[in-house]
Amino acid sequence: MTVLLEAEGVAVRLGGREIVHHGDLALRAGELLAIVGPNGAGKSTLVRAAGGMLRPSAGTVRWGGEDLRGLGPRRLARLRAFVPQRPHVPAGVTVRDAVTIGRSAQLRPLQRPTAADRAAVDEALERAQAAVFADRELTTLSGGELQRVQLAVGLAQGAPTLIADEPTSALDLGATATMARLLRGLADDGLGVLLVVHDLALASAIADAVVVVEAGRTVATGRPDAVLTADRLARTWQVDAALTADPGGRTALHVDWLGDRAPSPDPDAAAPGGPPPPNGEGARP
Ligand SMILES: Nc1ncnc2c1ncn2[C@@H]1O[C@H](COP(=O)(O)OP(=O)(O)OP(=O)(O)O)[C@@H](O)[C@H]1O
Repeated sequence: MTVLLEAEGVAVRLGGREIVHHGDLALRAGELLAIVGPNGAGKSTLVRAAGGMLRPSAGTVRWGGEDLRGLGPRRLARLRAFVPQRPHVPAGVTVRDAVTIGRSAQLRPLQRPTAADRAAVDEALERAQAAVFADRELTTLSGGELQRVQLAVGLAQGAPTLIADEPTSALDLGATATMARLLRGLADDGLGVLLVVHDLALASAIADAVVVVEAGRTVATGRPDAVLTADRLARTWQVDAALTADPGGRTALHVDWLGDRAPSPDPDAAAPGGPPPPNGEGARP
């Protein structure tokens, strides 16, 4: 499979401190790669650096084998679409306008959209289930509606890679399932899909591989069932939990929500004589 994106040893500094210390990832055509990890671990920062929105302070990012530093904004816009976690929502812009602007990556400067471009905008609106809001202004949409529109903007761009930062965070269950099918379908159609996501059951159901980011480092990569073990959930998220999958493809995350069996992040802070953590992770000698 064609390698679309490779990031090696990426570090990113923001606000005077290093946020990402070491990020490695590779994305191939036809692959859905999920980036998972706790709040503040550096997932968004890593994918923004990989997508060329932030400049790494160390390491390399290559798109189609070419160093990111040699790619101008127009080339980059044709290589990848980015669906941000917190989009800028300008006043007075309709959904169709926004998606048409997304399409402009495929146009030469000052070129007017053709009938094919307008068809691509319509198709993106349909696929993201945003056509029903096409004539509404962005500022009038709910959070979930806006997420679907953002995906439509990304799809209209027509790039072979889609990077989406938590595209389901504001969606209800049905809309999440629709988004999951859409993202998986895009990968099955040959796109590379890089997804930042907190829902581990969803990630394990749709991703070919997951990358775990913890405290600014990519600490594990591989098939979801091989990586998202109870041991990993305890170590990285400090919970006693297990992911299960049934033969029909339904996945579930079983969490001991109220238990106190998760390992303490600070072994010295653990209650003396408290129950042991799962799998012995973090146990004191
Ligand atoms: N511009 C910035 N200046 C300073 N610190 C920043 C900046 N952007 C992000 N950070 C910090 O970097 C850390 C990583 O942020 P990032 O958004 O990459 O994490 P994340 O893993 O995507 O988190 P979440 O799951 O909560 O969205 C956080 O502690 C955040 O506060």
